[in-house]
Amino acid sequence: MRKPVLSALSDLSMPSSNLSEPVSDVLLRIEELSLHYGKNQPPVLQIGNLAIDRGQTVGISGPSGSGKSSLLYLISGLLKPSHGKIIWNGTDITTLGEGETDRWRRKSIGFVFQDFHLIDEVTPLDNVLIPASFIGWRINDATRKRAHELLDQVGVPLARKSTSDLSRGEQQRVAIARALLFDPPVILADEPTASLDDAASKTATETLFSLAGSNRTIITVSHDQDVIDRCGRVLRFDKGALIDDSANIKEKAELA
Ligand SMILES: Nc1ncnc2c1ncn2[C@@H]1O[C@H](COP(=O)(O)OP(=O)(O)OP(=O)(O)O)[C@@H](O)[C@H]1O
Repeated sequence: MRKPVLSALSDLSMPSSNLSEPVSDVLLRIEELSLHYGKNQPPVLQIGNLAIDRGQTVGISGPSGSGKSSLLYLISGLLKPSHGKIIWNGTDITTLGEGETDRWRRKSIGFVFQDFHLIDEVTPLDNVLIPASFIGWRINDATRKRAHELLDQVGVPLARKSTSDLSRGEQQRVAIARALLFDPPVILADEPTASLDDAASKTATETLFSLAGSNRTIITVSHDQDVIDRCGRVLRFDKGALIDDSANIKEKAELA
């Protein structure tokens, strides 16, 4: 799918302290959602009702073209649905204007892309700091310190001068650090290991879940079974429909 990358990068999160108080355990509620890419085209995605709780780790799986990335871009507000509601923490983001959506996204979401979307010519540190520079704030010492710490945590030495000299695995770990710069409560990841070899995939997966995982909600699209296995809940899609929800399977097992 065509991805509104620049917009996502320019809106990569702000401090979670700006969020309103939680109203319930449900963080995200989707109601009667559908997406058509063309006026007379059939929907590429149709979901009746779906709720995701605060702190859940959710894997989205399914064959190519089943609508997984479209769902991620809808719930991040980067795409508008043809119909339906996407309610985050009590706010239906489909009713927000562009500027309001951007502000909401900034304080709420960190995004990890399959193909990193880093700037090759600048240092890894500058890439981690991109969200701060996009917002136009003077990058203060605390933010710079946080970026240093994150680079250390993801195992990319500060001394590295050019991002293009990093391995693909290191680049993805820089992208994970960037998504975490402002400590967003939610991480959305679109195939975070798809372009990595096995060893780099394992390290990136470990980094994503260990660094982002403790108090955050993670929703990740992935074909990678290791990533899916790290998720507490798995949603499986086919032809634009949600065909399996492991939360329901667990519920049914408990009732039996
Ligand atoms: N910009 C677009 N214009 C028209 N159709 C699109 C666009 N983006 C995606 N589609 C179509 O929507 C459907 C769902 O695409 P989407 O990328 O969400 O699927 P996916 O499950 O993420 O696939 P993959 O695993 O290959 O990334 C596909 O049939 C795709 O061709």
